[in-house]
Amino acid sequence: VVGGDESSLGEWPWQVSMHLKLTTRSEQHACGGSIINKQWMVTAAHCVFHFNKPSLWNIYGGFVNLSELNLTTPFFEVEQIIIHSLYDATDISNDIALLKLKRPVLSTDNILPICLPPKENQLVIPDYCWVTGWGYTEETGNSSNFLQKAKLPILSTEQCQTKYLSKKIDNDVVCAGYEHGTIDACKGDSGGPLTCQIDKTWYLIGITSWGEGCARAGKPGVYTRVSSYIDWIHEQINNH
Ligand SMILES: COC(=O)c1cc(NC(=O)c2cccc(O)c2C)c2cc(C(=N)N)ccc2c1
Repeated sequence: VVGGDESSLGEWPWQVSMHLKLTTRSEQHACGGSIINKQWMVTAAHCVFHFNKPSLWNIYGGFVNLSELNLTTPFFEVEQIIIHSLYDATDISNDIALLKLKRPVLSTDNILPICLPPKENQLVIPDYCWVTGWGYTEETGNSSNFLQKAKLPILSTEQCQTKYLSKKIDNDVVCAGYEHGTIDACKGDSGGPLTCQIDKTWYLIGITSWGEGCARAGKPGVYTRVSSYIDWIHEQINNH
């Protein structure tokens, strides 16, 4: 996250860090994700598309400081990776994937699930929501050790389309960002949550997907609109 602030423990208890195992003894944060129930988490398809073997991933939750993780820190293993069958890397459409964890999350793990929104646009999305992650803090920077948070204004689909004239911006994505840029998600935040508090309940409204650079003026962040995939999510969870 560019232009964000440090989060405190327990502020975003659904946020997980997805570590990719590069060799038998080295791994690194690659993407964010959100826990949606005891055994399932949601992330971006582009995070796992080229790394779709479950044994490649270690999932860490219930912490904010990446540098406190070490080889004795407990993690969740991945049982199954389900990438949306209509994910298209060329226009980054349907950028959503589900990961089934090998063991259920226990309340002692300091992890709590985020609520899924109802399908289609039944909820009134507030003017501002929050993006969180350990991604780059500058476009040409590197990941943050501390979980970052940033409050961002939500754009309408029409407004967002005017910012990306050469791209297809439809109702399966939601855009967020200031006209002047400055604050935005970035590489490494991918797969993480865009969450909104509606009537005292936090909902997973978006999944960090892409944007032209990071925090550039007139180039808002683009997020997978979770409410467009509720039937798909329930179908996968009930059938796997
Ligand atoms: C794997 O995820 C991404 O590649 C990747 C690349 C991006 N955009 C880039 O153009 C970029 C940013 C930093 C370094 C870089 O090389 C690029 C191409 C992203 C931009 C945003 C956002 N602005 N909300 C969010 C996630 C991004 C994930």
